Amino acid sequence: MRLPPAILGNTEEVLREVLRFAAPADVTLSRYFKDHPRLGGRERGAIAEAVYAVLRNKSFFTDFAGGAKGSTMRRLTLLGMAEAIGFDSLGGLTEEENAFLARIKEIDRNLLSPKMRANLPDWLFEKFVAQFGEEETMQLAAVLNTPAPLDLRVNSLKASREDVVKQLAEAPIAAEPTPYSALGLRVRKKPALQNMPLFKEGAIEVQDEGSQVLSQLLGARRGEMVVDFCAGAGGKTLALGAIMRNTGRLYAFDVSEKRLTKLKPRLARSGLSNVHPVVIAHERDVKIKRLAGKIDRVLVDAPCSGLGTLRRNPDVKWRQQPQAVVEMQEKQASILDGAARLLRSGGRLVYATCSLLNEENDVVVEQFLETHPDFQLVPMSQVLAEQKIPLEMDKYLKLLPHKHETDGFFAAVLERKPMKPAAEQEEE
Ligand SMILES: C[S@@+](CC[C@H](N)C(=O)[O-])C[C@H]1O[C@@H](n2cnc3c(N)ncnc32)[C@H](O)[C@@H]1O
Repeated sequence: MRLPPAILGNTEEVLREVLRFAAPADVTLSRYFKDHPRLGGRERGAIAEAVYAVLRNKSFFTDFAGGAKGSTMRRLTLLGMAEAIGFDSLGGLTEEENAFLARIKEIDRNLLSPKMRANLPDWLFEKFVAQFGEEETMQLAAVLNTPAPLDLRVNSLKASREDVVKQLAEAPIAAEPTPYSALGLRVRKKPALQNMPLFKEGAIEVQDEGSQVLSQLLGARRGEMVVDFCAGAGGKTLALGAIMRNTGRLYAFDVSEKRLTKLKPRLARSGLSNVHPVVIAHERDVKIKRLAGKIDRVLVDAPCSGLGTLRRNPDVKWRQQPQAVVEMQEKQASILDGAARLLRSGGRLVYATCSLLNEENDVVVEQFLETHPDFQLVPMSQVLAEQKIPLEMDKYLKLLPHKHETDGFFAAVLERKPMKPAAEQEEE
């Protein structure tokens, strides 16, 4: 595909803005497109892909774009666009620019240093190497630096996975069943789903397979009282509501009214009427206290560094700082403590993040168990067997992009120990 050379100017303009890292890349891109309504769908797609390519390859590209005569930003733009749409699809370049791209094309990237090839900031590369070892870090980084496929979740209240595959095929959109979520479908291209009847009628939602699995781990049943503590725009709330077959009561808590507002149209499409969105001020809000000890299941999809979602949000690795991870860990512990108070004895909680770092995952859970003797860990192997999810795990769920083709996710299942009968307590 040949694109008008003018879009290189647009790409450079928005790239400069994105690389200031003052806002998430998708927000900056949406704002730019809103301000430039003349750009068509094809151009917007290419600009966005070029910007994301620069974010994914920033270490390597910055090294090669610097030093030479002329603008570094222009050369970064050329590298991003060449990566996104192919070296041969770029028209209107100077001889010097063509020569620059030809030189880059010849580079064998396997010969670069591991850190440069991983395209991660130093602190993160070091953390990953300490946690996974260098060989696995390289496999992980390679996959984190590629775009994610599009995963869909079928709303079982409205359709079966087979129905949806057939209807998508008519579009024609090829979709394959995901291996771990029985309601998931994977689409390799990025079709515009928003206008499809399947989407408008609530039969499908866009959701990474890993997120679908997290919702299933909670084991919510018909008629139960369930809380989605950090519901956000409700991706997992919708999945939980369908698992509960639209019965019982499902509270969707969040501190962000804006995010919960985004849940409303999704709820309307989904056909769910058991969901009750509640804005809370913080994890100790009185609204939560009123429900203490009464809830059967709680999902804590905690705010986190988001480092498991780099395939979709490659800017996160450059925007995130080690100090923020430390602060995040404190917040996570506080939210987990607040949410745990909701559970009745014998009730279960899933603590989950989309982070790959132990500090936000195992460490938070282990500290919680040390300070909450009335809770016990339910091994993930047991939970996966109960939910018939074909994954091999030990204590925790650890989904890894290079192994499971999902975003990076962590989950642990915690149970409030069942209360002993009064007679037994007296004997002790
Ligand atoms: C990982 S996101 C949730 C994503 C959502 N569960 C989904 O599946 O789409 C974390 C959410 O936690 C919310 N949050 C942050 N601090 C919180 C707190 N103290 N109590 C409850 N929610 C909080 C954020 O507003 C954010 O929406």
